[in-house]
Amino acid sequence: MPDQPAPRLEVQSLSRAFAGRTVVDDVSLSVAAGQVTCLLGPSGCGKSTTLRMIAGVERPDSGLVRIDGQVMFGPAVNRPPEARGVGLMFQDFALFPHLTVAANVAFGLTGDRAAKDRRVAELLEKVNLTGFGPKHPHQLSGGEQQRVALARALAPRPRVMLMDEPFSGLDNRLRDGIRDTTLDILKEEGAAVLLVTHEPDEAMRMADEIALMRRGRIVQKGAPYNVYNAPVDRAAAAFFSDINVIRGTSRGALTETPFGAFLTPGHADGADVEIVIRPQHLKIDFDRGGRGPLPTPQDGTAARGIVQRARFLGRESLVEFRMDFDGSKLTAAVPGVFLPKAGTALWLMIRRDRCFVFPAAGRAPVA
Ligand SMILES: Nc1ncnc2c1ncn2[C@@H]1O[C@H](COP(=O)(O)OP(=O)(O)OP(=O)(O)O)[C@@H](O)[C@H]1O
Repeated sequence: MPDQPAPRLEVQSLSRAFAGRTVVDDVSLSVAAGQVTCLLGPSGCGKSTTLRMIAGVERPDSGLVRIDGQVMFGPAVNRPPEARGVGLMFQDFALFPHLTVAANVAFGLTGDRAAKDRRVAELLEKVNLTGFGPKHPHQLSGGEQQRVALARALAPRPRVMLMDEPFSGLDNRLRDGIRDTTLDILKEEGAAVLLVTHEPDEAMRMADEIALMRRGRIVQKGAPYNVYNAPVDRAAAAFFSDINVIRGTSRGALTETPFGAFLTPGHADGADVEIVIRPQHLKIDFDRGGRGPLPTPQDGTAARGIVQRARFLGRESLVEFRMDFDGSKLTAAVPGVFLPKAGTALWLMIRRDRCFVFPAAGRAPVA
């Protein structure tokens, strides 16, 4: 095994309470140089407070912050923000309005004039704003201002970049392009990046690692693929997409449902379980004179549903069903155009390799 590089940013057991209410609870994470970690969670879960403590603008009640092995916050240590070597970029990235673009980018730079000019020119080229140096912020579009803010934050070559919802002020149409450009630049510059967002799509697009946060705690950490495909609980699954839930009772490590039996090892006899499936993993088949497809080991038994509504969303179609077996609603997402009429009978199957089983009692709160 090759040696893992030492993490550039290390956070251990960081906690903070406001007026007796814990808002960040024992948060630990580490980010290597050149890696992007997204702190993802619903509004109010403590993401910004975590970031602010790492930046040094909010004092933790306890915990440890290290950058390149140096303690920034810990017992008897609390280095000021400017001594931490971190770059900051917030939603409200406010450029200095009276300074030119070049002066904004040069703001945090020290050293001789020629070196500063070189670094400013290099960054403006990276953010695709060569020639914009003499302009003032009000002459720039929102997207251009955002790129200047990125150049300004990166100019002093911070070891760690802390970004709090940096794209949320931007027009939807611009956002994806700017996210991709930003990611390319962050990777080139090689800082360890911790990016706060409440948008799963943004985290999936940007992150090497996602740290999913809920009520002050990190509930799951992993590569986007793993967090999406192996959620720790129902709420973690539901944070990334709509979900369908089928309920049942585990007996002898099996749970019988109208979709056939599911393996539910590890659940006690008589324990209620929830089988969770994302809409894109429901399989749809046609009605064959009142019968559905034959059962298979991969997909179990088909159950009949009646189409309530079908909508085309661009990349996929969303079809809502009312199930014959108990009148419950299930939603399937089908790639491309699939718009059966309301009232059509179709058969649904559940891919056994794509569903998640959770204890029913483990239903976690949303935030
Ligand atoms: N200075 C403060 N004084 C009192 N309460 C605070 C303070 N700062 C944050 N909080 C509270 O701590 C909780 C976590 O806030 P925080 O901003 O860290 O959440 P967040 O996950 O970043 O949410 P959002 O995405 O909405 O900014 C919130 O309930 C907030 O009201």
